[in-house]
Amino acid sequence: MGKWRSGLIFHLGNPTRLLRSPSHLRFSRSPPPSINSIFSFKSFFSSKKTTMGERSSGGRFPARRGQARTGSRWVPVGNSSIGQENGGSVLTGVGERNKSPQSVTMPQQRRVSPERKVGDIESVSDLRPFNICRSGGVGRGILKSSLLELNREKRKELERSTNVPQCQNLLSGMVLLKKYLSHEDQVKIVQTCQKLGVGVGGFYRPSYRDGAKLHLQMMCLGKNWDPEAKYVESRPTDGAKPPEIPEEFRKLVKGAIQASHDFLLHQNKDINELPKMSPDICIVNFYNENGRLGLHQDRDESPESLAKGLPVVSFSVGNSTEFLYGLGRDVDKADKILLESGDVLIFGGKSRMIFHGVSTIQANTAPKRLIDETNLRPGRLNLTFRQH
Ligand SMILES: O=C(O)CCC(=O)C(=O)O
Ligand SMILES: [Fe+2]
Repeated sequence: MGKWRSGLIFHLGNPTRLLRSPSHLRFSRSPPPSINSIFSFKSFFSSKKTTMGERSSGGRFPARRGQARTGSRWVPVGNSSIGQENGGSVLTGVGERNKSPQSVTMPQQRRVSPERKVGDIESVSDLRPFNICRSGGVGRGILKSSLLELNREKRKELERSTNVPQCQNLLSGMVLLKKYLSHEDQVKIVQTCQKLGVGVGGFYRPSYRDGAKLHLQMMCLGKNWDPEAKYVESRPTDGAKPPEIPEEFRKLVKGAIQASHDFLLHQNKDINELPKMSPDICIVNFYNENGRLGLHQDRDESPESLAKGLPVVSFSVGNSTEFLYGLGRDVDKADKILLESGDVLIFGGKSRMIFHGVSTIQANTAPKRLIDETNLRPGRLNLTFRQH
């Protein structure tokens, strides 16, 4: 670890978590915003000392101003200050998961107990549908690529597949499957996420906020995750149970684990380095082109799941990203790989607690055909599957 791996290799991509520690700030291309500007929306968690070691929830559930979602409709709620800036907040976001235990005293905020009632939405900071496709979303605005473009894309895909390794065993228990997801799989993933987010209810979560701009949307499938409650059965924002993980997604996860085992066997490695798992949680993140996620560990799953090293399986779709991973939080010592659309990264076994993060999203790198067929907005979609 600690050294860059050479260029052409793989890519993985992922969501962006909070940028609070100096190492997180190092990801920024422009000067990072102050904590107040990052978290200037009203959070539904209390102030109190928030440890960097938590994924804090502060902007995880941004609400439409003055509106809340009940059932399938957005309705006005009494407290018009929802979503407005209050000069400070919680912070955090995925990137903030499990940071070091330094404490930061956050400005006074209102806490909402985990027992809050359905519809108790005035406590939510900002809540919007998860919307990753350009106007029209699923089923509209599909453009047909010209034959010439399709051939060019196919040629590029072929070049990539002959030039780069298809699989890589990065560390014990950590495998990268290059281009594992087919074009059709990726289209399905985008369309399904869009449908679930808009139709069933997803949430816009700023884990990183640059002035008024939000760079990360998130929704959960299976169970809801938030930094304080960790995993819960229903969304605190509207009391609804998150949608189940679609069967097609589960099949893709199963296939990816099997492909990793086949690869390990082929390399004369022990497949027990990478245990099997059956996902009951999926965190779906969409990074826009300014999105990033600080180095963190995923450790909110059950102690049994972590002890067994049940893997996190991560799908990347859309723009490529520079993905960092390492044994600690030090960005300078982290290894770096490129995650491209269709790549699957798996980390379990001895690598289950690896620190990882997303430093940059590379603009205009998503396959054109995917954008044409899905209307995916510029950015990167990442799905991480876990077993609680
Ligand atoms: O976007 C990615 O590749 C990583 C996402 C991630 O680490 C997470 O959701 O915990
Ligand atoms: Fe993570």
